[in-house]
Amino acid sequence: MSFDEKFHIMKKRSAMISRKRKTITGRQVSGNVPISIKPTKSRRIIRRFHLLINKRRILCNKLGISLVDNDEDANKKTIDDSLNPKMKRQYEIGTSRDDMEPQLLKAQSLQSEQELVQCLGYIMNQIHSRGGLRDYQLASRVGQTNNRGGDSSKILVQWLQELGHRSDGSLSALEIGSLSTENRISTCGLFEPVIRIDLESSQPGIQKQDFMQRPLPKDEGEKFDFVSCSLVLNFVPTPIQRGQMCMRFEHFLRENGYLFVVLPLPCINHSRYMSKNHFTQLMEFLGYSMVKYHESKKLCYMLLRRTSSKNQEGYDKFTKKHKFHDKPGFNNFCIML
Ligand SMILES: C[S@@+](CC[C@H](N)C(=O)[O-])C[C@H]1O[C@@H](n2cnc3c(N)ncnc32)[C@H](O)[C@@H]1O
Repeated sequence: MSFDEKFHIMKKRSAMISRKRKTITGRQVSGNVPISIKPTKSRRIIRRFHLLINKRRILCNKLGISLVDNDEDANKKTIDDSLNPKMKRQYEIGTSRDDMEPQLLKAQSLQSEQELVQCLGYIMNQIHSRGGLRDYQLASRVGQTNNRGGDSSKILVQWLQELGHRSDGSLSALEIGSLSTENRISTCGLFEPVIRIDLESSQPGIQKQDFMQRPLPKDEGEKFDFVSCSLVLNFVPTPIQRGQMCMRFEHFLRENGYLFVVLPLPCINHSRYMSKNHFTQLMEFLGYSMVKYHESKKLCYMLLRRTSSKNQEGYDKFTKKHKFHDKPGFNNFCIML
């Protein structure tokens, strides 16, 4: 299948998600019925969104426009403010075009200001008007449904109980990428308080906050006994940004505090640049030991503990991409420090 055919199928599928839903009798389905997207479809939407913002970063670097992570409103404004009237005309042409996938894919080799700005306009239109951002946010949210076995905190509670922790609310918790105040982290009784943050706040009790912008704790009292990062690292677009997130955890964790990481299994066992061993070593380098590890059919669960010592050997191993496997169908998930 050609790229164009694939792209059009993807666009059709993405339109299917956003279409207003009706019952079989034609009645409009009310807005609060949870929408279900198949995991494969949501992965495709997420990959597309990451591609758009990565290519946009390349174009903006070439144009000298500096963007921030995870704030689309701010980035839209920065881009609007950075373009002179001539560039704006080219940008508008880009926003009205539908046929710029080839230019998007070779963004790194575009040279002229006209090409760069048109392609930027095309990308911004894909993100903001063609549903890229909306579908991305939707795809991010549908992961945590019970019928997908989605509440990844179930196994965590079992593990902490095995490690001798009682349901006496003695552990403070920070949940990054929180979609629910009703999951096991919030209801098991082990954690009090539970501070929940997410890029988008979906309900009261979840603060809208980018973890990467969360002010650092001023003292031990502001740190947590437990940080949850379940299915979040794979949402972070670049290997370097994932590495930055991994490096940031320690500022929020007390010594001996726990870090709970969940990743889609293919990030660990189907990536050219990642493996269980490599992730364990990377986290050891950052001062964690792997306490518990479990793979289900689709996910990989890890409970790590912050230790007082760091294994500071082999920094190079984590600052460059190393190919561990190269089999057909493998993905490029990677974390770099
Ligand atoms: C698939 S959801 C994870 C849901 C839930 N934790 C689970 O395990 O099912 C990923 C969430 O991570 C959030 N996220 C990604 N990067 C983030 C960041 N830097 N700070 C806070 N939340 C972030 C996204 O907004 C998204 O809602």
